[in-house]
Formats: sequence, C-alpha cells, structure tokens
Amino acid sequence: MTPPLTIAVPRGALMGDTLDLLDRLGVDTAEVRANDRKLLFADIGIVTMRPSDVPTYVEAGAADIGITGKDVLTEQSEREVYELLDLHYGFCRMVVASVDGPDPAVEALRRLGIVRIATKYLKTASRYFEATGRQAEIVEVKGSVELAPLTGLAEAIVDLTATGTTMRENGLVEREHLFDSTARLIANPVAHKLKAAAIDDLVARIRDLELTRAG
Ligand SMILES: Nc1ncnc2c1ncn2[C@@H]1O[C@H](COP(=O)(O)OP(=O)(O)OP(=O)(O)O)[C@@H](O)[C@H]1O
Ligand SMILES: O=P(O)(O)OC[C@H]1O[C@H](OP(=O)(O)OP(=O)(O)O)[C@H](O)[C@@H]1O
Repeated sequence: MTPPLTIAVPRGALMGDTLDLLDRLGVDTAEVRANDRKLLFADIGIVTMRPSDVPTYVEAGAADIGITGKDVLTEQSEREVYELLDLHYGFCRMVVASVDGPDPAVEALRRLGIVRIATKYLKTASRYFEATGRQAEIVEVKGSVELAPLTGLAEAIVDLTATGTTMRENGLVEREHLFDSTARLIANPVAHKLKAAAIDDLVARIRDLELTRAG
C-alpha cells in the first residue's frame, strides 16, 4: 500500500530523534536505520536529506511534510511552507561568539566601523547586524565555523551552540543570543489542503504523544 504522506527526514543531528518520533507514530524505521547511504524509502514514505534541503523538497511538493530546525527555517524565510508544530527536540541556540577576553568584534567596530562575521547562516547574520545597526562583512564558511576567529578570518561568528563544548574547546565565548531553535514539522501548502485528513491526523497523534509524555 502507498503511504498516505511522503515525509522529508533530516540526516545528521536531528535524525535520531526524528526516527524515534516516527517509530512512536507506528512507522517502522528499521530499514532507514540499517541503510546509511540509501536515501529513498518509498514503502514507508520517507526521504532522507540534509536538514537545509528539507524546505526545498517540501516547498516543491517532492515531500508532503518534513522536519527541520527552526534555524534552517529562519535562514530560508522566503520558502513557502507551513510550519505546523514545534517538536521540542534538537534544542540549540543561535549566538554571536568571539574569542575570550576583550571582544575583538567590539574593537573592530570601534576602530574601523565594520566587523567581519563568519557564518553558515548568511541571511540570519546579515539581518541581525543590520537590525542592530552595525555594519558587518559576512564571510561564508561551510562548517567548523569556530575556526574563523582563531585564524583571523573574522572577528566573530554567528553559529549554533548546544552543549557549549565546541566553543569552549576553541576558547570562544557567547556574546549575544539571537534565538533558540528546535525541530519543526513543516508542510507543503497544497498537500496541506489536498491531504488535510492525513496531515491533521499526524499532527493530532504527535500532540497526543507529547501529552502522554508530559503526563
Ligand atoms: N549541537 C547541536 N545539538 C542539537 N541540534 C543541533 C546541533 N547542531 C545543529 N543542530 C540542529 O540540527 C540541524 C542539523 O545539524 P547538522 O550539523 O546535523 O547538519 P549539517 O550537516 O550542518 O546540515 P546542513 O548542511 O543542512 O546545514 C541544525 O540545523 C540544527 O537545527
Ligand atoms: O555546543 P555544541 O554541543 O558543541 O554544538 C555546537 C556545534 O554543533 C554544530 O556543529 P555541527 O555538528 O552541525 O557541524 P558543522 O561545523 O558542520 O556545522 C554547530 O555548528 C557547532 O559547531
């Protein structure tokens, strides 16, 4: 039988909790867990991908619904997807950080009137510095952002932190907090109408699970 919904499942940090949630909803995810390189599981309606690709697939209708971080949705705010639920896992914080001691970002702004910010989150960072009235040159890096202020590539970073371990091990301290992020359930707007019964049922069952766990 064809599954009623196709769901975009994030790989990486959000994958374990996402598969645990799907298991609790009665989807048997054993095949996904056992196949690290396989991407499409048509029999159970699961497609796996990088979290930052989830909004792309859901907006296009290649997946009816998907799960990704609020950080990803904030960065890709132009995507036409509906955010249906906060799933309360994948907790992390978007912050500005720089090396411990006198803040090099403050110093750069004072001396040059501009600060270099390294980040994977280009729009989030540029919007934040614009909104706070500071001139920033946003330098794109693809990962391990914490390296940038240690090497002189930038005075500060905009990045996620969860336990704080990565920042601590690299001698960085949090300077500003932009927002908290958790995993969110999103839906394609057309699927949300055409498959309303299946999506409403899923949302209700996730809410029930949360109530059961809270109680
Ligand atoms: N340390 C963390 N603890 C908890 N959740 C995190 C952490 N880091 C990131 N996340 C959440 O998990 C998502 C995916 O992070 P992960 O590092 O696994 O992917 P990635 O390889 O960086 O993916 P992409 O290339 O799509 O950005 C983030 O967008 C965020 O919502
Ligand atoms: O506070 P912590 O618990 O140490 O987590 C923070 C780290 O997690 C994320 O990295 P990720 O694993 O996504 O790797 P990345 O460098 O490729 O983004 C984030 O970019 C930090 O580097």
